[in-house]
Amino acid sequence: TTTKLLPRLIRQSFLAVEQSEGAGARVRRSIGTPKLRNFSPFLMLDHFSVSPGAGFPDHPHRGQETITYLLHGAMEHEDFAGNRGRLGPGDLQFMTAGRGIVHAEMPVANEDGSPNVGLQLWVDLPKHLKACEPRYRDLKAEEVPVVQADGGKVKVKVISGQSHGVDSVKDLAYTPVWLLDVEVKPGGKIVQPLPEGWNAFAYTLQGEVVFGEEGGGERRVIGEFHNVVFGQEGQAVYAAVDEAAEKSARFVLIAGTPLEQKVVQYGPFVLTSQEEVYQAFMDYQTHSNGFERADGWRSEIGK
Ligand SMILES: Nc1ccc(F)c(C(=O)c2c[nH]c3ncc(Cl)cc23)c1F
Ligand SMILES: [Fe+3]
Repeated sequence: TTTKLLPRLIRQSFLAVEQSEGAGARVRRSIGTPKLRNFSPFLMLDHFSVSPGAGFPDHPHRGQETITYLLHGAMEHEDFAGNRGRLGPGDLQFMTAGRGIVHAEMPVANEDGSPNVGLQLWVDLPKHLKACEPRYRDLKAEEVPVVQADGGKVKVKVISGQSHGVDSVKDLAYTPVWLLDVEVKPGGKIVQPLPEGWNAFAYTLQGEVVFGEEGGGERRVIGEFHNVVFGQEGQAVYAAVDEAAEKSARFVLIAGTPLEQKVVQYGPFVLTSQEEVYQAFMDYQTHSNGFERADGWRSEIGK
C-alpha cells in the first residue's frame, strides 16, 4: 500500500493581469504585484509576450537570479561582458546576476510573425551570495528529462527538481528551486511531492486544472493565466483534468526554499537593506563595484 501524501492546500489563486514592461513588451505579472509579495525566495514572475520592434533593451541586475523559459519562439541576450546567446523553444537560461550584470534581452523574428512567449522568474539570492560573480547556466530543451505517468495522460518536463523518480540536471541556480512543466490530458491526474516547508505555486498556461485532493479538502477549478499559491504545510500537490475537458491542461509547478532575510528591492536591484539598494544605484551610475564594464557599453541587439 502506498502511503497517501498529505495535500498542500490552496492559500490563494488569482488571474495574472497583462501590463506593459520594457520597450513595448507585454507581461502577465503574477508575482511581484500587490497580490503576491513576500513570497520568498520568489521576487517576480512574468509571462511575457514580445515581438520584434519591442524587447528588453540594456538594463542592469544585482542581487537576484533570473530564470528565463522560452515557451514559443526565440530570444537573444547579450551582456556587458561579451556573453551573447539565443534561447529557442523549450530552452532555459539561469542567470545569476550576483554583484552586477547589464544586458539586453531581445526577440527574434518568427516566420509566421507570432510573438515570442516565455516565463521569466526572479529568485532572491542568499545574502552571502549577493555580491558573487555573475554566472550563466544554459539548459537546452533536449537536456530536460521528460517523464510520462498515469498511463500517458501526464507528461512532466523535469526542468529542476524531481518528478516520478526522474531527476533534473543539477546545480542550475544557487537558490534551491524546483521547476516542473506539467501537461495533463483529459481524465489525467498527478500527485506531485514537493520539498516540505518550501514555498510553492502553480502558474497555469493552458486549459483548466482542478487543484486539490479528490475526496479530500477543498478543490478549485483554475483557468489559464492564473497563479495558485499553496500553503507551506503538506507533502504533495494534487491536480487533475476533467474527463470531459476539450483539451489538455498545462501548468508550471514551482517551489523554492524561503530565505530568512529582508527583501529591499528597487526595480532590478534586490538587496537586504535600503543602504545597499542606494549603493547599487550609485554603483550603476558610477560604473563601480561590479558595474565597471557598463562604462561606455551598449548592446548590439538592443539598439
Ligand atoms: N523595465 C525593466 C526593468 C528591469 C528589468 F529587468 C526588465 C526586464 O528585462 C524584464 C522584466 N520582465 C521581463 N520578462 C522577460 C524578460 Cl526576457 C525580461 C524582463 C525591465 F523590462
Ligand atoms: Fe534582464
